[in-house]
Amino acid sequence: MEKFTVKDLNITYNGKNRKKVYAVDDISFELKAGESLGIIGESGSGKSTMIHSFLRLLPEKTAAVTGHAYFDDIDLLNCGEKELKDLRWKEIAVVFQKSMNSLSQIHKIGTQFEDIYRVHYPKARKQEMKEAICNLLEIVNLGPHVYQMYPFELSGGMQQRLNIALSLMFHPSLLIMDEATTALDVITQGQIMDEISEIEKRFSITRIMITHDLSVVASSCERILVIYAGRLVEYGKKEEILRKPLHPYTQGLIQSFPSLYGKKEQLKSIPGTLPDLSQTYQGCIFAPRCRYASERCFKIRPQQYILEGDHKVACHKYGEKKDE
Ligand SMILES: Nc1ncnc2c1ncn2[C@@H]1O[C@H](COP(=O)(O)OP(=O)(O)OP(=O)(O)O)[C@@H](O)[C@H]1O
Repeated sequence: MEKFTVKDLNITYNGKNRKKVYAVDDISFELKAGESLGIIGESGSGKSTMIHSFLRLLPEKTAAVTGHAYFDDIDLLNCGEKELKDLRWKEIAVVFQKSMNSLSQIHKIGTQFEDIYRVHYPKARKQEMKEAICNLLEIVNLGPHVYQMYPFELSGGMQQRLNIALSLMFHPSLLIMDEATTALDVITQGQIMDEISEIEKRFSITRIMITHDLSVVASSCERILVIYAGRLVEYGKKEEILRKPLHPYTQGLIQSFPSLYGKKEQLKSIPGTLPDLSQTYQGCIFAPRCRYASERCFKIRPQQYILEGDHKVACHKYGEKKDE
């Protein structure tokens, strides 16, 4: 894959009482091969909905998806089932926070990994397979003895590491991680992310990850997408966003985490709560919580202003600067 392009993505759920929930509202961004993206935003802002849509994993009856997610020129949202099936796992791999039940409890781990390995390499020799699998186990900090074990003999965190290992088995072009390392201790998480970053460089893997841990984004992602109530508020290079966040929401989000750069400062939370996504809003959806909001912000939805490079921000403040 050379690039992954999300264009005009809109997702609504048909909630209870036939009320529509606007979970993802007009999101577009592009990633080149080998880039890594961290998606951040409060709980309920549409992060999981968005990335699940890329693999068409949303409930068909309740979720309505429009727009495009191009894996090169294949539109994952609109291509045929067969085309999507061919890409899953080998080209696009996904790990969820609770992927713990994906392995059978009654078969040895090594045997299950071998069976999966053979799906794409049917002629692989036993020794070659074992080496490749032990290598994978090592990447996620598990010793070769795990080969002979059953999943139920491992802790939850160790099982999650197996799932991460499985996702890397075929060196996918696109790796999607939804809170995949949240259940792990900080040291293991750090080691695994370091290894993943290494493999990504070697095989030019593009990674999209959701995490609530900004330090993981800071240490392992090149780009950041900030979403609020289903809308893109800011997108750009990690250094730009973490050192000089432009959108008041991004500023608030970063101030609510312990300092990553510079001097230690008191943590601040963002007053107010996420809006009701079953309502439609005329202006900027963040305006009711924004300390800089003016009358215009409540009336007109800000467009996404592109500043330096491809740094995007959806805030009237930056439109005014451009108009000056
Ligand atoms: N199956 C569903 N039916 C109706 N509404 C849903 C459904 N799944 C999610 N939603 C709504 O869509 C919105 C976005 O949810 P989503 O899980 O994508 O957010 P998130 O940012 O991933 O949250 P978290 O960080 O807590 O995982 C929320 O308002 C949620 O209530």
